[in-house]
Amino acid sequence: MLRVCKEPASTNKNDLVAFFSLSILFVLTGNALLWGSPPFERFLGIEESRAADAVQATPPFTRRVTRWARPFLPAASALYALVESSPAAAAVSPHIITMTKVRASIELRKYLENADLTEDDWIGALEYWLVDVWVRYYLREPRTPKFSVGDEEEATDSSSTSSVITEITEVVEEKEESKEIRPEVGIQCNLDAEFAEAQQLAKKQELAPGARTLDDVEGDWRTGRRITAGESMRLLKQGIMKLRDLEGAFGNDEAISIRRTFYNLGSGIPFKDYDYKYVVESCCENVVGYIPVPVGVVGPLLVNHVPVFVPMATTEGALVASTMRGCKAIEMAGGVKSYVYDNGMTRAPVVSFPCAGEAVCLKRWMDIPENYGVVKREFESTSRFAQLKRVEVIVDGCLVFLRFVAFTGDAMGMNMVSKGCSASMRFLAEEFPRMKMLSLSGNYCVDKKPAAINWINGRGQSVVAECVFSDAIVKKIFKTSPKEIADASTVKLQIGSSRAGCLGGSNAHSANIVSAIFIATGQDAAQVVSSSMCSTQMNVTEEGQLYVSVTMPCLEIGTVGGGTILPPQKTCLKLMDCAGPATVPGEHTKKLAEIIAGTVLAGEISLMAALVNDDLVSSHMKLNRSKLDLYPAEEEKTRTKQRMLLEKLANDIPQRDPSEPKQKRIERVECSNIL
Ligand SMILES: CC(C)(COP(=O)([O-])OP(=O)([O-])OC[C@H]1O[C@@H](n2cnc3c(N)ncnc32)[C@H](O)[C@@H]1OP(=O)([O-])[O-])[C@@H](O)C(=O)NCCC(=O)NCCSC(=O)C[C@@](C)(O)CC(=O)[O-]
Ligand SMILES: NC(=O)C1=CN([C@@H]2O[C@H](COP(=O)(O)OP(=O)(O)OC[C@H]3O[C@@H](n4cnc5c(N)ncnc54)[C@H](OP(=O)(O)O)[C@@H]3O)[C@@H](O)[C@H]2O)C=CC1
Repeated sequence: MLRVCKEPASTNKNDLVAFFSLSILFVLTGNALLWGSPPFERFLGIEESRAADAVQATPPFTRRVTRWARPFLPAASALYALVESSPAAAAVSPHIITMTKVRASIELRKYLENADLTEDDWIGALEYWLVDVWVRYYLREPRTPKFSVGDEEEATDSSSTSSVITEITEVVEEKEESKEIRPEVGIQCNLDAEFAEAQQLAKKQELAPGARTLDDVEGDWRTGRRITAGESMRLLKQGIMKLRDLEGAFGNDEAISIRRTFYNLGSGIPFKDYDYKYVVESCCENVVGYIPVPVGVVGPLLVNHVPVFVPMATTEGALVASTMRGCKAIEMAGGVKSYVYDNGMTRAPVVSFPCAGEAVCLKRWMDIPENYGVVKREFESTSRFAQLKRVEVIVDGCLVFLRFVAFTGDAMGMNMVSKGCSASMRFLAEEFPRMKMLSLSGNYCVDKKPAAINWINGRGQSVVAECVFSDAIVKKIFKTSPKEIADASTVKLQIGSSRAGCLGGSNAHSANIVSAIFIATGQDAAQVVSSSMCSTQMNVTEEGQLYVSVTMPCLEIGTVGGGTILPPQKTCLKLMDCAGPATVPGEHTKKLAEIIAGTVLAGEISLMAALVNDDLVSSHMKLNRSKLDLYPAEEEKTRTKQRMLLEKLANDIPQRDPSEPKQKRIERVECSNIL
């Protein structure tokens, strides 16, 4: 029987502990505000016999939660009474119970577990404690995720921010001022033709009589006054200024020009017509220009009934042609079907404990859903998009590896997951004071190294694509038969790869297609290691057709963040209609994964056909070896070197003096003669 108590119905410690477990439960289910909400209050004031009606009267989600809540109702009733009879607790406890700071809720539970409820003033102590928690958690500034990483609590200190802003404003004003009184005479090497001239000028400025002293120049630079490019060169050469300070002093374009002069780069690496604002503090440091890589396009590739054109940046001739051939065959076959069947980016910190027993404790602690929920909450507080899916915990001696697996929306997610992990680990460090954090990445993630765990469990987007080619298509486009391709595939992709001990490599050249699309679309190129893991199957169907599938469990890709923000790379993503964030987070990345898998299938079938037909070398000699006379001077040098070496060898052979008597010929003596 339930009833509202004016006196605590129960001061039983266990009941209270149970009640606060309930509050944790509410927080975890996102329904923390239930406290104080009509259905909950109704529960406190009704008889059990009417509870069922009240449950029915509430909306479905609340109903679910309140059903869970039923076993805890006596304890809730007790707390209600306590709150009523204690004004301080009444003021504070709703905040505690409705708090989004679940950590405080956990603290409350801990407090109650350790509290001595036999003491007279235990309610007073609890009140005092509640106020303290309220001050620490409720009044704390909420964390707001920002676009970039590394923006932790310091950034919320408004006083220090405003003083920085004031300083910056002053510097800018000073810069403007100094511009007026001292016209800029720095080197200007924005145009290749002016490069040599700019260097000369820089030299002159460095050595000019009456040039300002280094101390003066340094002083101006350090106080944010304008210095010339020539002066910056002097500071750089003396090691006073660092190359990375250039952007701050000059702006992006001029900084790059100065750096190019410093490295004496000449005009070999292009740098013009590029918007460096997307690069700075995002994609590269110490920038001197960019490396152009040719981009080809294949398609239309019919993926899930939608024709797409796929950009591929590569320097391997014949690759685009080959993939194009595959796309053509796929189109004739009615298209490739491609499905993302799982996703989750991973990061696995490693921690140590004084002994294995404590390591096991952490694993057991993580296995408790409530605890996992708090860790998840901490993780997700760092991003608007990251959703922790699970933490896989393994113990190794006194070490624990925690593999966090998270949905990361349209981002590839490595920064995001690392940031979330970092927050969760900070929380765990408070829970386990004897735990020592060894490394945020314990290599159990596994990023950028070939690893069976990725191959088996997947990482990033896990995708499978398939297509069936009729005998006629195989004959027309690939000039061979389904059986020949299937047989070759068994021998090469299965037996050959297995004998070689390939990890994730039962494919022909998935890495070729993956890397070309990665470079074109601004993915992290080093992640080709796992992303190209692919199981390719080619079998003859009962109808004599060729069934081809590619399964790629670890496509580590994104359409926001990283290099995808650079305008050319973004254009490539736009070509496939999956640039930037999708309306439903994650949909663009999913689409890109499906397209990549389809393109890999096109490349796989075409290369297998070329191998069956023994076309590989001929096609590569035609499309993959330059016909230009590329190294004439080098070849001449090599020939001269060889000639000189031969002459030297010839000279070193001792010449016989014709006047010397001929040496007596040594007779060969057979062994048998001696014996
Ligand atoms: C080169 C082909 C395609 C010729 O193959 P083909 O059958 O003589 O070509 P085709 O002239 O009959 O044309 C068929 C279709 O191919 C495409 N195509 C054909 N040529 C071009 C071109 N120039 N530019 C663009 N597309 C081209 C195009 O779609 C064309 O249709 P069409 O446009 O005429 O209606 C073929 O010989 C081939 O695929 N060779 C294999 C090349 C290859 O796959 N290289 C990948 C690199 S190999 C490697 O790095 C990995 C490796 C091999 O070491 C891995 C391992 O161990 O296996
Ligand atoms: N740190 C590391 O250990 C490693 C980093 N990298 C590098 O990490 C970079 C990629 O990290 P990643 O986390 O993908 O990218 P970012 O660091 O650029 O983070 C993605 C940003 O996009 C925001 N965002 C906006 N819309 C969406 C959306 N629809 N879905 C997802 N996010 C959205 C996120 O918001 P919000 O802030 O709310 O999350 C976040 O700020 C690459 O440069 C890569 O080379 C690679 C390997 C390891």
